[in-house]
Amino acid sequence: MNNDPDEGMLSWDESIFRDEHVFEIDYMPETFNHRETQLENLKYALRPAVRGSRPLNTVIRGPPGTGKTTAVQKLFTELGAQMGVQTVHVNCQVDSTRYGVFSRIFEHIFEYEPPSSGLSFKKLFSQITDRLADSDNILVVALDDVNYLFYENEISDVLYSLLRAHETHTGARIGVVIISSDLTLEVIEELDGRVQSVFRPEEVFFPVYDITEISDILQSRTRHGFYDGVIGSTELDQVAELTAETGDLRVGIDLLRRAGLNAEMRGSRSITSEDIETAYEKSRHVHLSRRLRGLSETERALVEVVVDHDGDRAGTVYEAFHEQTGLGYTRYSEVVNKLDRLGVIEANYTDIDGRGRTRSISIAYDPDAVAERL
Ligand SMILES: Nc1ncnc2c1ncn2[C@@H]1O[C@H](COP(=O)(O)OP(=O)(O)OP(=O)(O)O)[C@@H](O)[C@H]1O
Repeated sequence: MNNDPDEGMLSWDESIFRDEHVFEIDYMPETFNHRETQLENLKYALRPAVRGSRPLNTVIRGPPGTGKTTAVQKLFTELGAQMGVQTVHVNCQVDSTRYGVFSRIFEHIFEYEPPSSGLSFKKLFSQITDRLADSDNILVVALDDVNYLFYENEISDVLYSLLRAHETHTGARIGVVIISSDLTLEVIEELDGRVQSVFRPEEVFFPVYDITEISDILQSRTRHGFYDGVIGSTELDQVAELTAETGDLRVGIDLLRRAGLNAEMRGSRSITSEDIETAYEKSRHVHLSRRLRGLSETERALVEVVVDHDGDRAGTVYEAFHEQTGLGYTRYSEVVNKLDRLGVIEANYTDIDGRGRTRSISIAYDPDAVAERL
């Protein structure tokens, strides 16, 4: 960086970023503070694996962007380095069926993908369990964003297979960590009775960070990501306050990156309050973008229809959906329910004069922001 005070502008080959990757989604922070209790509790549950026993099954709950995935990935890296333990992290937004989850496990254990067709679930499952028994390894599976398995009605089958593996295949020892950011989801209550009887998990809760914790975490990111002096303490406070409004740390990290890009676009060496304000228009929607990214084509089609029919009655929305996709009412209801549970749309009962109660369907976010991201 050029520190000549008279030369306040960046030249074309200069950057204010020391390392832009620090602000990306998949970046693993080198310091992970303010989650000591949660890490201790998780270690307690996972420790038996190191001694050759099945770990305690665990449910991790907490709002989005509170460090759940990062905590599990940190511990899995340590645990996976131990002899006799294998760890697999499954993103259930991507793999939302039992076959998908077990394909991911297979891929990790065998280090190649299972054949894309012709392998029954039973065969896939026995290959995994045989390998575990032969190698005498313990498998720990994290089902991240597990709420998607609930929305697709797959969770009971997945857990049943994982938790009873040792009964059907002697020597196969598997522990499960499930992670949910949907606080309305009653994880245990929504499982089949047959699964409830074998699944008595430990619970670990991740609360939202308070403003001091947010500031501290973001400050550490800026030290790694920006050159010295790029962001002042007033501006950093502004970012922390905006982040605290949603409680999702991802908003703050995205905000820092976008504000930095705005400063660079102006050719400036430092971030101003305006850079942050402009960036916030986009960053406050990181959560929405993430939710929309995981939708299927049909689900996306329905969101598009609801954007055009925001607040209309369910019947009217169905007609438009049917016209666009050719799909029937049963499928429509399923998609409405899933999107409602995901928090993308709101399906509420309303009274229509003299005609009883009907559902009205509306977009849970600013419709323009949704339309822009579809
Ligand atoms: N204590 C922390 N220190 C440093 N970075 C953190 C901390 N907690 C979270 N982060 C960062 O915040 C972002 C979101 O964290 P993470 O993905 O772990 O949250 P999550 O609770 O799993 O979110 P979701 O439920 O939406 O999947 C990541 O970029 C992560 O690096």
